[in-house]
Amino acid sequence: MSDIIVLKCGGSTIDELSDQFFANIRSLKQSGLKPIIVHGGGPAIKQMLGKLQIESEFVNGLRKTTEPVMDVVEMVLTGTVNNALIRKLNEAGIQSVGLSGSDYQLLTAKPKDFEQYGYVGEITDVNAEFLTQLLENGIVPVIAPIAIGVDNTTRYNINADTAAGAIAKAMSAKQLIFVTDVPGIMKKNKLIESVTEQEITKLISTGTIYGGMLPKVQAAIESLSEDLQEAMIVDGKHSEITPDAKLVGTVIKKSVEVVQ
Ligand SMILES: Nc1ncnc2c1ncn2[C@@H]1O[C@H](COP(=O)(O)OP(=O)(O)O)[C@@H](O)[C@H]1O
Ligand SMILES: CC(=O)N[C@@H](CCC(=O)OP(=O)(O)O)C(=O)O
Repeated sequence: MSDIIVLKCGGSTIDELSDQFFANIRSLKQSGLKPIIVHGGGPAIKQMLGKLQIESEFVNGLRKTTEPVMDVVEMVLTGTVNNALIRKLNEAGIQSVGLSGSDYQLLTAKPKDFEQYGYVGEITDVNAEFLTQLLENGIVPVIAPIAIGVDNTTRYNINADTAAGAIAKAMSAKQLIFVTDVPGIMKKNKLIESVTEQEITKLISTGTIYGGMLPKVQAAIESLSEDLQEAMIVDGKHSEITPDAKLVGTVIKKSVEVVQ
């Protein structure tokens, strides 16, 4: 089993992550784990689009991405958000490198459905070899969820949860943690501590899971494999992601198949 742990830091919580959060990443590294950070930045994108008076809308939880929206998404994610995270990691003494998924064909994508979503991509490939090289050199990759088309020119906007799930799968990670602004999946104000794919389908159909939680659970389910038996959703402000911590949040597991 690999020592790779993928942490997805949601834009909802990035600005509020404590110094302790970054110190904890250092202790993950010191314990021999190899963290990869994938970040979002939805609120920062929204703010910049507002300033520039560029319209955008969400379709099924994904930002419909026109060319001007793509310019802003790329600028905010690879510029503002990625650099801010790298500075925090550097301050905590963690060697890290900020990357756009379009660097070195880290994430390759094709259009999801151009008519419906514009430049929203569906990941077709992850450059696992390049990420492995970074990890082997003790470097923490910090990845903005932008992908490049096979034409090496077209940029795609990828939901950060989806990107984190695809990276965790391609790297055979042993842990995938979505760090967000809620304690996990909530139902009637109570935390659901553990959930299976089957139960998730139900929670979506009853409207308990909606909006920004949708890509998280979908990415979690798609990433589960022999290597990655479960994914976790935790609150960024109150979670201590340390090597031996028993995390509080929602664990997402594969449905157990009942043999008749
Ligand atoms: N059942 C649920 N439990 C908790 N949060 C939910 C649920 N369904 C939808 N959400 C929404 O999902 C949000 C988290 O997703 P999002 O805002 O995209 O965060 P991030 O930027 O961390 O990806 C929560 O703030 C909440 O509004
Ligand atoms: C296609 C799509 O929706 N892309 C997202 C990318 C950022 C993201 O996912 O940020 P959070 O993790 O903070 O939600 C967007 O444009 O907002």
